[in-house]
Amino acid sequence: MQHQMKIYKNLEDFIPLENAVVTIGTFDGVHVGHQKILSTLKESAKAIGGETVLLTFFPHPRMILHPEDDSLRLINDIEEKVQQLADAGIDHLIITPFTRDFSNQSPEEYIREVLVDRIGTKKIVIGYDHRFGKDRSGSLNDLLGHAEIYGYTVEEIPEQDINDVAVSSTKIREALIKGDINTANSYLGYPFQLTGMVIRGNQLGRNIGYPTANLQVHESHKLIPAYGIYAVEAAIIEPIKIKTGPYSPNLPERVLQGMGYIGTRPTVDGVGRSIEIHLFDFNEDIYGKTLRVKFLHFIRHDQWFETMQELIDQMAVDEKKVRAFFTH
Ligand SMILES: Cc1cc2nc3c(=O)[nH]c(=O)nc-3n(C[C@H](O)[C@H](O)[C@H](O)COP(=O)(O)O)c2cc1C
Ligand SMILES: Nc1ncnc2c1ncn2[C@@H]1O[C@H](COP(=O)(O)OP(=O)(O)O)[C@@H](O)[C@H]1O
Repeated sequence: MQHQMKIYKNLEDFIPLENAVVTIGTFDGVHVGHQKILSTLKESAKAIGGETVLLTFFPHPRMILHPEDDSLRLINDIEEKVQQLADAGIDHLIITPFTRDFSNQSPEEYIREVLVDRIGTKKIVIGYDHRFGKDRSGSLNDLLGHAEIYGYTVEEIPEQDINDVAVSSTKIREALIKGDINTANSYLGYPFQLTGMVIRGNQLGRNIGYPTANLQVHESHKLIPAYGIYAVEAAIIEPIKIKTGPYSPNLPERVLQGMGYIGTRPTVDGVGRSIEIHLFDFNEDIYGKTLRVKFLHFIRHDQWFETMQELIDQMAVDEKKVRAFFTH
């Protein structure tokens, strides 16, 4: 039988396990560095016949603790993250709202009430620099200090692995900002994605022979790659409802190829940012649908053209390049 992950929208929804092997974190991107940690977690669980639990927070703690700071940019949204954690083979995913109350627990309260009583932690797999509890005052030492009385063990993730995670996250962000999709994707271990709803534009696309689905990205704090044209794969998906219960990934029936545009449309008006997808060999009304777009290859930067005709000619060149990318 295929592995199935269970989701808990709240800590209160969780029924303590006999043998929980737990890690905690944001895991933004669920990239190769995270994936390595997750495989350690799985091995640990296997060794003691336990089940893996990942405790994560949504919205991101920084948004609650520093609402004035709007600079946070996420590599994946919560729906994408859920899918990737399911793919990574996690048994139980707890997505708990990071409220002020939650963040005000003392380290000891958090260990006792959350990790031990609520989750049933027998083993905790955690980075040397992990902080928790009020004012981030709890550390690995607190976890170690309470291990015996509460009957769990602690496995420290090597510093090198924690550094690899940080390096990968930084490299992914830098690469995406430059439009270097190949580098970003190799650190991610899967193609970077944007998920959003198809909204109406000014209906110009169809008249120039290139209808484009305009994407309103679900996550307002999502990191958007460099302006430019990309080879993409897109799928129409059912918007995922994150709710307590078994997670069933929605596997799209059709994967469509196409070209993605991110830019200000300098040739048209040059104001605001548009994310548009022209799908090849496709002609359906998909307004209001949810599109998941995978970015595979960078083609060129956004450009201003003197006339609309020059832009159309360039789009034909782009199409040739993108189609060639898919056939080679
Ligand atoms: C492959 C592709 C490349 C594009 N390149 C440019 C560009 O270099 N400069 C620009 O101003 N707009 C560019 N656009 C955006 C078009 O201006 C836009 O798709 C067109 O105005 C239709 O907009 P609409 O879907 O809102 O009707 C590009 C769009 C696509 C799909
Ligand atoms: N090949 C295609 N690629 C993208 N969208 C298409 C395609 N064929 C039809 N459509 C539909 O047409 C819309 C885009 O047409 P367009 O004239 O560019 O209008 P808008 O400015 O509202 O995006 C899409 O949102 C979608 O519903």
